[in-house]
Amino acid sequence: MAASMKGRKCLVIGGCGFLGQHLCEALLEKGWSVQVFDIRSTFEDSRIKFFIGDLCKKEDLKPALEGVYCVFHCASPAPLSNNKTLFYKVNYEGTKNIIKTCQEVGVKRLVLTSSASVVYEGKGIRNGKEEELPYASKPLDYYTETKILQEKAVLAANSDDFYTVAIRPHGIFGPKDLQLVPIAVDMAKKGKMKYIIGDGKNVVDFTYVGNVVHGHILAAENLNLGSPICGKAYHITNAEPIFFWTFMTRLLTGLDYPAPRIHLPYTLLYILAVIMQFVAWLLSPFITITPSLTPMKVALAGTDHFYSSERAKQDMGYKPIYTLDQGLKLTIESYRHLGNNIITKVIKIT
Ligand SMILES: NC(=O)C1=CN([C@@H]2O[C@H](COP(=O)(O)OP(=O)(O)OC[C@H]3O[C@@H](n4cnc5c(N)ncnc54)[C@H](OP(=O)(O)O)[C@@H]3O)[C@@H](O)[C@H]2O)C=CC1
Ligand SMILES: CC(C)=CCC[C@@H](C)[C@H]1CC[C@H]2C3=C(CC[C@]12C)[C@@]1(C)CCC(=O)C[C@@H]1CC3
Repeated sequence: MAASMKGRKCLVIGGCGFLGQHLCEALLEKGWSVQVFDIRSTFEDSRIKFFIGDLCKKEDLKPALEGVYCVFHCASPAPLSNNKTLFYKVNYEGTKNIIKTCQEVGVKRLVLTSSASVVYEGKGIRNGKEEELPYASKPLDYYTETKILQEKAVLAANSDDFYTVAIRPHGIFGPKDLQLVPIAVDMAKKGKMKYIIGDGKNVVDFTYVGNVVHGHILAAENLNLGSPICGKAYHITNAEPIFFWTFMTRLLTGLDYPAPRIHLPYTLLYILAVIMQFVAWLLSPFITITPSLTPMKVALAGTDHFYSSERAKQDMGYKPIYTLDQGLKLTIESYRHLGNNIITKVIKIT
């Protein structure tokens, strides 16, 4: 049974990031008392108490956790970077540090932002259900590898005295994101978004950030002793799977960039991406090369990956509160400054 959270103190770890900022805003609207812990400071808000520090350091975390009712852990290094050491340190060791410090300080609730990619290894997933999908046995990158370790650690820590849950969003988009739209726009500017990987008919989930936030708040409200959500993972999506390339086309054309049109064979691109990754690894002692197409990106752009959020509906009454259309409209409006529009460019120059 969901409890009223008015005045309850929560800590958003990673609260200065994309999802974190949206989560803070929604928690404040719901009457929570909000604290943020992050390694960087990106905004100011007099209603929020900020703690700047590294989640891997107990001495940094401890003061922020005092008297907290629920912790939201949505910090991570950027998913598309390939820094193995950093991913292990922050996502795995750092998360174990959060669990341990919560337990020491007496915090009873931990909501982890995991990822649906923990079950994805490049092969198609259609309407994937949590109970049917094992963790990826061959994760495509270190991000996924460490998100798996992180989620396992958090769910295993669930007990009668410490309640944990993992939210698995997929393809989050929305205002303030520094990843999906900015990367797609950057690729479009370089002429790399003319191409469609595969036949263009692969269906995926893109999830508006407001729905991901809603899933997190429901999880916190339902995270109590004996609740069915304790120790479990939940897919949170828009429940409106869409062709990957239709979604990209809507974003790009919404910002006045041309739609991708030229089809390239999936397998060829995948092999090229594997070769590029290998060459980058071979040369890494001498020079840092960051290939723009990685096996993970090619797989995400060319295969099906959409998930059922039925379990979240059953156990915590989740249903999306924004449609894909609403999410796209809000997102495109917020990225006008990145648009290809001639009027925007003239305004920028003058
Ligand atoms: N974006 C997506 O499509 C999806 C994201 N997720 C998950 O959602 C969560 C939030 O993602 P998103 O908001 O996009 O990511 P962001 O990078 O925008 O936010 C993460 C925040 O955590 C901070 N951080 C990183 N390392 C540390 C550290 N050692 N100590 C304290 N803070 C740290 C980051 O700082 P800095 O930027 O300086 O590193 C950043 O402010 C992540 O766990 C991600 O794995 C899951 C599914 C999809
Ligand atoms: C190849 C191509 C056309 C790329 C442009 C868009 C990409 C930058 C995004 C499309 C799907 C996105 C995605 C993620 C990052 C950005 C994209 C690759 C994640 C890997 C972010 C972290 C996760 O947990 C899973 C996401 C899946 C979708």
